[in-house]
Amino acid sequence: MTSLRIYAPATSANLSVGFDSLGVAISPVDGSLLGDVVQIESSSVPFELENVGAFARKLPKDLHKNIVYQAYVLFSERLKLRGGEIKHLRLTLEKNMPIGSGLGSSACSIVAALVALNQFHDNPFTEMELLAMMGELEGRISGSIHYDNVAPCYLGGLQMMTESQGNICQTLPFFDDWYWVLAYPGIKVSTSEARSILPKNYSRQDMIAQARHLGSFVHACHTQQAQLAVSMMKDFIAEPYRENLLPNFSAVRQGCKDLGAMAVGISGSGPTMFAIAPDLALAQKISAFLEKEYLQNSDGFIHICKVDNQGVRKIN
Ligand SMILES: Nc1ncnc2c1ncn2[C@@H]1O[C@H](COP(=O)(O)OP(=O)(O)O)[C@@H](O)[C@H]1O
Ligand SMILES: N[C@@H](CCOP(=O)(O)O)C(=O)O
Repeated sequence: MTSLRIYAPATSANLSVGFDSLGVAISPVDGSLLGDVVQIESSSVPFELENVGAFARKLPKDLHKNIVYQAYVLFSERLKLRGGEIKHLRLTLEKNMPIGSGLGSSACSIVAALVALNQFHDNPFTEMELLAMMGELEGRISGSIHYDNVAPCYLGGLQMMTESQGNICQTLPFFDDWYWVLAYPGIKVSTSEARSILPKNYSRQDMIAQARHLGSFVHACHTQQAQLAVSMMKDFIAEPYRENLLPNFSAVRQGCKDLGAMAVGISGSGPTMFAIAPDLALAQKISAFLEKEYLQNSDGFIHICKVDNQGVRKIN
């Protein structure tokens, strides 16, 4: 094998109603790529890693702290355990995703790296074995294992974390025609910090409301009731405690709703916001509003996206 380039798409976790349980892969409708790329090729030395791309400057200076390096170490250890041998290789990480954005930036790097390593070694690990490693690496970064970014990034579509019957997740039927307006304001919110501020316990009332909303949302996906699905996208677990981490969130959310957004919420742990629109014209209107009201600096951006049903893939 000469060289291989693997693209891993951005993801939006939680969808308000499914904290740590739901995540969707997304791609811009203009055909651009929103995600990290890892290139792998043979090398004369055991291991090399180079970081390039718009957000490479934001990666940890210490190479050993780069999650791509940690993915290489974990993959090598697991391969050795089953009698395989790691090849001499060179990795190039194209870090296109802002870090601490709520768009599954670390998941993009983890998924692209592990899929590249697996393919480079003729696929010694199964899909679920690889996904378990992805969750383990994500857990090191965010403080606890959660699969709601790595699973959709890897497998595409809307994934429900079932963690049962030998499956970490299963694909849910979704609404492929929804437009997702994703606005990243350009500031960082650390996932581990945004997790650490959440309550340890919730009231019975919140638990009942959460169960009703998540159950009804999944039912709406299976029966393709879009209105029911969006009306169930309410967050009892994280948004009430995290919204203060986001600039002017509640006023901006209301502004999106006033324009006609079907649902508005925090993407992952933020600070990216998502707003769902039924058509492109409304998505563009919401995008213009968010550009004016939500972006904080020149690192910020807005993408109009749709669900990405492919997930990680080889590109040229
Ligand atoms: N390749 C990588 N991509 C993203 N983050 C990385 C990478 N390697 C190490 N990190 C570190 O992992 C943490 C990721 O932060 P986090 O808030 O979880 O980001 P995100 O939610 O965007 O994945 C940061 O401390 C970052 O420095
Ligand atoms: N369920 C997690 C998702 C974190 O997503 P990220 O894109 O912010 O890493 C959480 O809400 O903590």
